[in-house]
Amino acid sequence: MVNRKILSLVFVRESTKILLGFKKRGFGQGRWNGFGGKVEQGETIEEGAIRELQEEAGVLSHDLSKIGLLEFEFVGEPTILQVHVFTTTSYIGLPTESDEMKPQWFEVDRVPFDEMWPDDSLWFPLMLKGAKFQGYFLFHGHHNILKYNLEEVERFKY
Ligand SMILES: CNc1ncnc2c1ncn2[C@@H]1O[C@H](COP(=O)(O)OP(=O)(O)OP(=O)(O)O)[C@@H](O)[C@H]1O
Repeated sequence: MVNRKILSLVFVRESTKILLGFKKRGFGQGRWNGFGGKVEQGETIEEGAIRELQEEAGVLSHDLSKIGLLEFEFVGEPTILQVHVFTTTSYIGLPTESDEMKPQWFEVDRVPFDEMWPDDSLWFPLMLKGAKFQGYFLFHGHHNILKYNLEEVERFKY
């Protein structure tokens, strides 16, 4: 039986910069990524995204835009991760290190893809040009993408 885990992923943008966090523990440890995590019972996906951004980066935004829907399957694992990607340019608070993440601003042409999930280098260009996108990635372990598809969309299927 396949089951789906719903996760959020939030990127804060400011002119030519993007805020990433270095994951200090847990899933994706040792990699730069946006802020996010599991959606909890009783909250919408967007509420989960707002909460995780606040918990992990110390930044509060009520103005998220949904820009991506990504599904990840790992060979031999029954759970598909369904990641809802959001961006925002309006927020309050200064990015602050948490137990889980160390935030840092990067110029958009200096994103450290070799220290990120390998799928990121595929869909970041779509995000950075302002497109909406949808994709599926099949991983072997946490380093190899065996196959994927990725497309720009006008709207999401959910
Ligand atoms: C496989 N390719 C991937 N590429 C890019 N990003 C990925 C990803 N797979 C997961 N992600 C993101 O990684 C975070 C994990 O979050 P994760 O630590 O599991 O969640 P949460 O903070 O709720 O967990 P704990 O409370 O510590 O258990 C979460 O933002 C999720 O969207």
